[in-house]
Parts: sequence; structure tokens; C-alpha cells
Amino acid sequence: MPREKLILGITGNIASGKSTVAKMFAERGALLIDADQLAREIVEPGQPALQQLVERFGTDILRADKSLDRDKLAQIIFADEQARLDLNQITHPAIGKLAVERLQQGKRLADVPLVVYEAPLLFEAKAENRVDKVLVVKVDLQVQLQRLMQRDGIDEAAAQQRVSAQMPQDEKLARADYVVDNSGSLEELFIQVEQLWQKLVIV
Ligand SMILES: CC(C)(COP(=O)(O)OP(=O)(O)OC[C@H]1O[C@@H](n2cnc3c(N)ncnc32)[C@H](O)[C@@H]1O)[C@@H](O)C(=O)NCCC(=O)NCCS
Ligand SMILES: Nc1ncnc2c1ncn2[C@@H]1O[C@H](COP(=O)(O)OP(=O)(O)OP(=O)(O)O)[C@@H](O)[C@H]1O
Repeated sequence: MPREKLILGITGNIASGKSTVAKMFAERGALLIDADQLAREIVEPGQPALQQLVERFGTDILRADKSLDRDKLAQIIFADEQARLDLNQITHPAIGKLAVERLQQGKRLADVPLVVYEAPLLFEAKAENRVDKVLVVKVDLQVQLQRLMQRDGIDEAAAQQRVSAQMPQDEKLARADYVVDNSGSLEELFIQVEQLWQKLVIV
């Protein structure tokens, strides 16, 4: 008898390596649903959430073609907690609705052995109930800051600001069912993901 199909939530703080881990699961055959991607869909031109963002933050957050200027909005919300909370209030309900739909669709697909939901704010958005088990990707702060600065082309102060906008890593770890440590090499990460895949999928 195969095990009941799981939805595995992958979370962890910014630049911890969630996308890297999620990709490793997808390469093994998992279906990946990415909250950052859903967050992009719900602010496409014509979507109600984009209109609400413009009402809250002004037309300055739009590019000439009326699409969202993500860099500009990121600068605003990582420097101002109230702005970030307002952004969350506008976007999170629509992201949540879409996530539930896609996760349930995914769970019904016969040839998918595992559904993975990659969600940076899984705990902050109180979205744990959308998944069966939670994997937290952890990383040492110094490594995290270096990777974040390099990936996003920002300085240490901006990187620190983004890290501080999320729930502390220790709180996430305390609520995890599984943990992988991504402070080392990609090879070390790969081994941990393989072990978890064996545990979750191989009967
Ligand atoms: C602020 C925005 C425009 C920045 O876009 P950008 O393309 O520069 O970054 P991207 O979307 O890839 O997010 C990068 C990372 O930033 C962090 N992050 C994003 N939004 C938030 C937030 N509201 N609070 C804390 N951290 C956040 C996450 O770790 C995320 O993985 C965008 O992240 C957004 O619309 N955020 C609101 C929706 C949201 O909460 N998304 C997070 C997943 S549900
Ligand atoms: N073990 C590793 N060794 C070296 N670089 C890594 C490693 N893991 C991830 N990276 C790099 O670090 C950066 C952050 O990783 P990734 O984008 O997977 O994080 P994330 O948690 O998905 O980020 P976000 O919260 O912004 O969505 C990327 O540029 C990635 O290529």
C-alpha cells in the first residue's frame, strides 16, 4: 500500500536556500508550488490586488507599462513595518486562496509522489494548515547575508533589514518537522535532501 500523498511545506528565512531545496525535490519528481510565484500572479495588471496596492502606495510603484515595480515596492516595505503589514494584508488572502486551489489540484494528480509548497512566510502568514509537514531550511546568519547581498546586489545594511523583517530563524526551527542545514556546500545540501526524499517518498 503506498503512503498517503503528502504536501510538504518548505520555509526558512530569506536566502536560506528554499528555492534551491525545492528544485532538488522537483528534480526527483515532486510537484512544486511556489508562493513567491503565486504572489507575482496576483499582482499582474488587471488584478484587484494591484489596484489595492496602488491605492495604498500610489502610482509611483508602477512602471511605465503599468506593471508593478517590484524593486521600488521592496525598498518601501523592507524599510517600513506598517507598509509591510499593509502589503501583507492586501496580498496574503489572494495568495492563500490560489495556494489552496493549486495544492489540492496537485494532490489529486496520480503520478505526483510528493507536493511541495515553497513559502517564505508559511509561519508568519499562519499557513501551516495548508501543508502536512514542514521542512525548515536553516543557514548561519553570516552565510545568509553574504548570499543575499550577492544574489540581490544589495549592501549589508539592506540585507540585514530584509532578514529582520521575518520571524527569527530559531522560532521557525522550533516549529519544524524536518530541518536541513544549508550553511555548507550544495553537495552537503543534496545529501540531506536525498535522505529526506527517501524518508518521505520511498516506501
Ligand atoms: C515585496 C516584493 C514586491 C519584492 O519583490 P522581489 O521580486 O524583489 O522579491 P521576491 O518576491 O522574489 O521575494 C524575495 C523574498 O523576500 C522575502 N519577502 C517577500 N515579501 C515579504 C514580506 N511581505 N515580508 C517579509 N519578507 C518578504 C521572502 O523571503 C521572499 O522569498 C514581493 O516580495 C511581494 O510582493 N511581497 C508580498 C507578497 C509576499 O508576502 N510574498 C512572500 C511569499 S507569500
Ligand atoms: N549551498 C549553497 N552554496 C552556495 N550558494 C548557495 C547555496 N545554497 C543556495 N545558494 C545561493 O544562495 C542564494 C539564495 O538561495 P535561494 O534563492 O535558494 O534562497 P531562498 O530561500 O529561496 O530565497 P528567498 O527567500 O529570497 O526566496 C541563491 O543565489 C543560491 O544560488
